[in-house]
Amino acid sequence: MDAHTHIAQPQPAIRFSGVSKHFTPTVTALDDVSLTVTPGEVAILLGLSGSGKSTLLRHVDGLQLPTSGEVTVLGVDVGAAGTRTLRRLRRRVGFVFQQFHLVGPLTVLENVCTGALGRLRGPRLGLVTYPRTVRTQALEQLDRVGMADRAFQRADTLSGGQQQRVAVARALVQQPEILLADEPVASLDPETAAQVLDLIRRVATEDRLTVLCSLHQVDLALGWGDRVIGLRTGAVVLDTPTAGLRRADAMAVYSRVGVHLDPEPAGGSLAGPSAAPAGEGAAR
Ligand SMILES: Nc1ncnc2c1ncn2[C@@H]1O[C@H](COP(=O)(O)OP(=O)(O)OP(=O)(O)O)[C@@H](O)[C@H]1O
Repeated sequence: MDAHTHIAQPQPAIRFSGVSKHFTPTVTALDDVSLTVTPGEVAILLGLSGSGKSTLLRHVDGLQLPTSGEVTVLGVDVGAAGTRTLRRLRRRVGFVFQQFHLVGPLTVLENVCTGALGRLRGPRLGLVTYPRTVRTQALEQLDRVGMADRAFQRADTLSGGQQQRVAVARALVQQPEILLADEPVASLDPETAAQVLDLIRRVATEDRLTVLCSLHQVDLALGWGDRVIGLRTGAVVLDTPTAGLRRADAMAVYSRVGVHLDPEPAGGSLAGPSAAPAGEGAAR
């Protein structure tokens, strides 16, 4: 080790160390995943359906626990955390889903207020049961996402793009430090998808959020994130900054049988099986 290895690094927002998740003896959703996401970074998970993206995201807030290995989030060892610690951690981690998960019959504003439930005591039924400060915050966040004029409309009367904006506002009312997004634009048309991603990027920058987001659209990913993490059958096969990453190299993540890439891709390193020629253990 030389002196340079002792330069203090910021504590990672998210750290996976040798994390594997086996749902059954034959279903491996995560396969020895090691990665770190630094505070303020916008990292994208790419990979085929079933490659483990959702499972990885669920490990970040302890919705699922590793079979082996360690997940540390905001300094908390998720696997070793008790119920109260996990609950506290989850308040610091917002989640946005593909299907928005709004409560359809409730107003937009009440949906956004539910983002504060983690820090309030007891259940809330009806907008007026939320403290005024929460309602004010909810309106402010709706304003930020361009939905303030819909505050009193039923959530299930909104378009998909509008619902996702409201879901982002709900996550922001939680005042998270990390924002997880599981294919947040997969149900949206391309133009709306780009708008929603731009919105997430803007609020993430403004609030200095760490973002971990799974996407299926490579082109969106390349233009949007700081970094791409590619999964194949649960293993990390690509982990590189998006700057300079070639589309073909990102697309290789989707190869079912492994792709032989240039020895030194322009935009980062291909790890694991995808770096091997097809037929040399690349197919998994
Ligand atoms: N609760 C579960 N029980 C058993 N197997 C599961 C469970 N959750 C996920 N899996 C399996 O783990 C693997 C990874 O699934 P995961 O949902 O993480 O993939 P994904 O990349 O998010 O897929 P998609 O893009 O379709 O959402 C798949 O083989 C899936 O069938």
